[in-house]
Amino acid sequence: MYSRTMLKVRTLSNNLKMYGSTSSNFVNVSVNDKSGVAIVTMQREPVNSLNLELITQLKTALSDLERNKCRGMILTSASKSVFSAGLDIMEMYKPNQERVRNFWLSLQDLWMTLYGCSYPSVAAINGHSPAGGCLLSMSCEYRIMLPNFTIGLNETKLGIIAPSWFVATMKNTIGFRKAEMALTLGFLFTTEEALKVGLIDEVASSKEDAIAKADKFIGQFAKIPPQPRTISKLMLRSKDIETLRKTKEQDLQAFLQVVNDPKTQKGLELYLESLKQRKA
Ligand SMILES: CC/C=C\C/C=C\CCC/C=C/CC(=O)SCCNC(=O)CCNC(=O)[C@H](O)C(C)(C)COP(=O)(O)OP(=O)(O)OC[C@H]1O[C@@H](n2cnc3c(N)ncnc32)[C@H](O)[C@@H]1OP(=O)(O)O
Repeated sequence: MYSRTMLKVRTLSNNLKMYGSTSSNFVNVSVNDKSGVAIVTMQREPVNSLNLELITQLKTALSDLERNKCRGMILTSASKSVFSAGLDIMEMYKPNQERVRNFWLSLQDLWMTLYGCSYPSVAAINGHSPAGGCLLSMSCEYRIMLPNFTIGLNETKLGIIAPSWFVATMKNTIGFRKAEMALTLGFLFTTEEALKVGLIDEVASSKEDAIAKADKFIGQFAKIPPQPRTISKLMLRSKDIETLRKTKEQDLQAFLQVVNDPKTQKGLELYLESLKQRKA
C-alpha cells in the first residue's frame, strides 16, 4: 500500500556540496496511496545520529509533505534497535566552524518545521531514542513505542544542558514537574516508564503494529476539518516556535560558545571513547 519514494527527497542543496558531502539518501518517504499518510524513515546507519545531511533531508521531506498537503506523517527508523541516537557527536567534536553553524541552524529549522507542521504527526519509536531522538519524538503529536527501549533527554548526564526549546518541548509533553525531574536527572525512561509518565501514548508489539496504531490515530482526523485542527495545534505550539524564531541567532551563539569551549571538547572526546569502549 505504501509506495516507496513517491515523494522524492531532494538531494543536498548546493550550499552543502561545498563541504564535499555526498548526497546519500538518509531519509525514505513512502506514501499510502489510499490514505495519503506518509511514512518518513530515517536510514542513516548504524544509529541515525543526526548529522547536517540527515537533518537537512528530514527538513526537506517534512516541508515537501506540507506542500503536498499530506494527510498525516509517521516518523520512524530503518534500524531494528535505534530510533535515533540524537545529535551526531562528530558534528560537534573538533568542528569546522561554518559547518557546525549550519548544523545548528538546520536543527533549529527542522524542529520548527516538525513542531509546527499542519498535518498530524506520529513517532513510531522502534528503538532507543535518547536526546535529539527524544526531541524528534516529542515534537510529533503522538508517540507509539516498542518495548525494551529507552527514551529521554539525557543531556545533564553528559555534563551538558539541553537547549531551552528542547526543555519547552518536554515541558509541553509531560508537564512542568515531571519535566523538571527528567531533565535535572538526565533520565532515560524505559518504554513502560515512558508510558506511565505520558512521554509516550501507546506501546506496540512490533514496528508493523506501531504503524497500524499510528494510522489509526491519524485516521481520527479524517472527520475533522483540517483548518480548525491546524489552528488549534498552532495555538498550543506557536509561542515556543516564535520564541526560537526570534532568538535563533542568540541560541546559535550560545551553542557555538559551548561547543568551542575546550572543556566541552575534552568531554566529547571522553564520551566518544566511552561509546566505543562499551562494545569492547
Ligand atoms: C554531547 C553534546 C556536547 C556539546 C554540545 C553542547 C551543547 C549543545 C547541544 C546539546 C544537545 C544535545 C543533544 C544530543 O542529541 S547529544 C547526543 C546524545 N546521544 C547520546 O548520548 C546517545 C549515545 N549513543 C548511545 O547511547 C547508543 O549508541 C545507543 C543506545 C543509541 C545505541 O546503542 P548500540 O549498542 O546499538 O550502538 P553503539 O554500538 O553504541 O553505537 C554504534 C556506533 O554509533 C556511534 N554513535 C552512537 N551514538 C552516537 C552519536 N550520538 N553521535 C555519533 N556517533 C554515535 C558509536 O560510537 C558507535 O560507533 P563505532 O564504534 O561503530 O564507530
